[in-house]
Amino acid sequence: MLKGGCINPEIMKAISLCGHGDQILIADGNYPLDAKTGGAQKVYLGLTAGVPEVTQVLETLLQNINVEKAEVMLPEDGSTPEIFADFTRLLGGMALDGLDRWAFYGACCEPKVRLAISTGEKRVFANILLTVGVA
Ligand SMILES: C[C@@H]1O[C@H](O)[C@@H](O)[C@H](O)[C@@H]1O
Repeated sequence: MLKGGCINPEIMKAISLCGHGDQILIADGNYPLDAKTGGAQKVYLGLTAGVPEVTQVLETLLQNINVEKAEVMLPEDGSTPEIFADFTRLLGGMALDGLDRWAFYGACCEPKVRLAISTGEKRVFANILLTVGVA
């Protein structure tokens, strides 16, 4: 077993093949990953409802990649999902770019989305689309 960081072989292979500008989706458990991620490699991490959380996966990926942009799905009612504060904290204060639900789905179906990870996250609107930066 790898002694540190991510130990998932599918994720480690996929992120090692990512380059500057490629994108990675980390989705909550309600996101329709099979239908709304185009040709991205799909990894289903969900074990139980709540496990793992999107923030756990984000924290792990950040041990291996730099992120230059982060896009999130915005609720129609204009509210701010609680998890956005966690995203900002983990991303060192980076501003989150908001997309409405259908624009977010469209962005996640683009060819530059190379990896899509489904989680057990129970919080709604807890999706984040990362753009890989330069190491
Ligand atoms: C309405 C939204 O649909 C998305 O696909 C989900 O990922 C969100 O959590 C929310 O339920």
